[in-house]
Amino acid sequence: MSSARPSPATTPSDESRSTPPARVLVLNSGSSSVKYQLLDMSDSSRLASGLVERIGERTSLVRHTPLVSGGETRERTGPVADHDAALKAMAEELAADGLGLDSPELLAIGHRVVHGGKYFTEPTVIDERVLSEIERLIPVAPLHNPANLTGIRTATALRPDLPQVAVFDTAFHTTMPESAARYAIDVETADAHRVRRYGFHGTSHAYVSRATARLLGKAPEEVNVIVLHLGNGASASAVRAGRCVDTSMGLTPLEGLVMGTRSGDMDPAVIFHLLRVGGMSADEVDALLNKRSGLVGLCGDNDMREIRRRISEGDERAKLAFDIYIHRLRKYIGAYYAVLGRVDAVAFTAGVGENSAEVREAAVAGLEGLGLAVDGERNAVRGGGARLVSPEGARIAVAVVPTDEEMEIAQQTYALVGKDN
Ligand SMILES: Nc1ncnc2c1ncn2[C@@H]1O[C@H](COP(=O)(O)OP(=O)(O)O)[C@@H](O)[C@H]1O
Ligand SMILES: CC(=O)OP(=O)(O)O
Ligand SMILES: [Mg+2]
Repeated sequence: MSSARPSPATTPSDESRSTPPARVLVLNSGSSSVKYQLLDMSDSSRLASGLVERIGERTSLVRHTPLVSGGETRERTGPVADHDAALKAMAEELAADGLGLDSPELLAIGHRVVHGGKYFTEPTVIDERVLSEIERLIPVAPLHNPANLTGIRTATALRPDLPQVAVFDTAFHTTMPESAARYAIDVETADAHRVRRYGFHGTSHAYVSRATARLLGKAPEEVNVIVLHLGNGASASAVRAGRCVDTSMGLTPLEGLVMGTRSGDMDPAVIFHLLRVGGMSADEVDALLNKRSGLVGLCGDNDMREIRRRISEGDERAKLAFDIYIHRLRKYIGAYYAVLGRVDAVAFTAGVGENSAEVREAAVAGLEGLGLAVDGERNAVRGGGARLVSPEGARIAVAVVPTDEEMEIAQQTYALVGKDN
């Protein structure tokens, strides 16, 4: 976990206020979407949340939910040209609820930044130096860092007086030992190009591993947890006593599990083969492995709901895609079992992990000998908070633990720039 550092220089200092500002706006800017939440950190309550999807298309969607005074979700579709326009749409929605960005209650804006390299181990107040470092890392996070940068620049233009804080996906994984973080390639070459395994989704792995310990009634230091973050991007981590000791993503978010559109692990020689024999360019192979592989490459769909629907209709390609996805997932569960030695819990999280009972069941099927099983009835329960799905008295807890990257980012931002710190 990244620890907080006070930053008096960037703390707003309106001495006439009786209560210090405590609202944090959290932005998770993706390549074609922006997700946001406004939180009040004086009591960790959520004031509003929303998203702008399909930015740059004619059918962009703005969905906003006020979470105070019983407001209802508002949705509209229509062109949102770019991230600048997306953040302006967000600002208008917030203003309509009396939560405008001009509010003196707003303390800071927290940004999810996917790649922080080895350098950023903690949440960091963004300045020119931080911006240029995030920019320098674009080649190793081409789908993510450019969008994160755009979000930061646009938010800074909207409120130049506020501290903008970066919370890095890579930070939680900086505790990995060298044996897990290094690739077995020539050390000088690797170091010259900073080629190593960084890991991603760290904010989620940190939050979920702690929430899993809480579910078990233990402190994070007392438990070893395998976290399976299965969203569109997917990654596994082995967390020993609250610290990450291995994770499935590497130099970039391409390594590891089968994902919505990314291949995950494969023989690196596939790339040389496609370059030399397939006549593809490096950029074409990059796009193939990041955007046209994984579930979408295998069966044409990356939405697990659609894949399950097709399987129920007897679709063989969808079934094979599901089987490949599950096979890889089971390999990682087994691997991290061995890495940890003792496992107290396996936690499923993110869109697929939280919602797909079929994926959870298939992931541990036949592993009773390892102490892993799901209870059919418990596993079928939909919704709700963190919960156990393993049978009563199971040796290893199998749990569904909803992730909350936004709350984690808000907490880390508040810890860094909050008045009381
Ligand atoms: N009810 C559901 N059953 C199975 N999968 C679901 C369900 N709801 C959402 N998902 C899956 O969750 C994925 C998105 O997960 P999410 O964590 O929101 O991803 P990301 O944050 O990477 O965009 C979708 O691709 C979809 O396959
Ligand atoms: C790092 C990563 O894969 O993020 P996402 O799941 O948001 O694409
Ligand atoms: Mg996600």
